[in-house]
Amino acid sequence: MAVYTDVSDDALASFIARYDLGAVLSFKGIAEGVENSNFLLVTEAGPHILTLYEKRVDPNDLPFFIGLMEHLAGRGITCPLPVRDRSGAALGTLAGRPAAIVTFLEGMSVRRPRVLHCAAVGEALAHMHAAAEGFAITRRNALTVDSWRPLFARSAGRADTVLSGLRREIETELGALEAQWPAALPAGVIHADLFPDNVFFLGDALSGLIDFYFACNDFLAYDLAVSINAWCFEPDGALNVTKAKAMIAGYGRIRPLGAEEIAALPLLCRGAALRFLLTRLYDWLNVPPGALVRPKDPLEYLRKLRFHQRAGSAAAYGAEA
Ligand SMILES: Nc1ncnc2c1ncn2[C@@H]1O[C@H](COP(=O)(O)OP(=O)(O)OP(=O)(O)O)[C@@H](O)[C@H]1O
Ligand SMILES: N[C@@H](CCO)C(=O)O
Repeated sequence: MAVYTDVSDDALASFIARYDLGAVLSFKGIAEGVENSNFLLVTEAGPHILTLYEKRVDPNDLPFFIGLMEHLAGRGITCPLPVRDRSGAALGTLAGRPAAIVTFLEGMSVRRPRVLHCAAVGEALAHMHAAAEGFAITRRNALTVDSWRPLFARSAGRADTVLSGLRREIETELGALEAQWPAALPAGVIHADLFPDNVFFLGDALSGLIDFYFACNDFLAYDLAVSINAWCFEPDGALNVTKAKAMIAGYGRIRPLGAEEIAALPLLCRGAALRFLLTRLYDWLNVPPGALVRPKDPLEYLRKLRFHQRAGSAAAYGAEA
């Protein structure tokens, strides 16, 4: 359970008093997620999500995230809508943390994605990219190629306690990606973390996207690479090419990919695998004392990285040039 910060009844009551949400009926920590502290807050106005922003969220970025959700919701993307208090503020402070209340989305995340889910996610990602056009604020990706080496430096000394030889393997990969990373590809606002736990379905229909707290400006095809990694590998570590093909085709139905984006996919998938390997490795080695959180397996992303290193061309993902 990701609850890093406890909220007392008194602190909650004075926070909620600023909103037109009525009395609190129930308040519970949510048993998913690893980044922020999330609570299901039920008031007389219905269910909402209360988020306290933790370690990786820079408070200066919060206006970007809040504004982006409002921009996307206003353009037909079903995503959480920040609730404003009576003074018009969407952000406050609770238990010493920046905090916001957002609308509750109906739906369930899928535990075992099937081909139809992958196709729907590809389409939704492209719709999100199109809807984000014109969003006035920008945010550079704090977790792209130039930040991977400093991020790794914080774990390197203990990397081999997780797997013998891991430090050397990551250092070699960092050098390769820094040398080859694309200089330019079509860019815009990306979600950057569209994993199965951040997509809701009602039955087989995609019903909403959540967790925009890594969103930033970067290559659009990099977002597709993040999602291929997150949705299209089987538990045994093999890429399911049918799923990858369906996701890439779903994306392309809404926003056709250029030849240079398709050619870059194996490299983008490699970079996306290293990015999640590095954050998971750091989290694995640095669980805050007392936090209710189960860190995610970094080595799952090492296996994905090794697949992409061998993949060769976009044809290995079922992408058509
Ligand atoms: N707007 C929402 N409507 C319904 N449920 C939500 C909403 N926001 C969050 N949740 C629930 O809270 C959980 C954690 O939220 P979220 O994914 O934003 O947390 P996180 O710590 O940032 O997670 P992650 O590890 O994916 O980065 C979700 O898996 C979902 O169950
Ligand atoms: N989606 C991330 C965790 C949240 O950033 C991961 O699976 O490593």
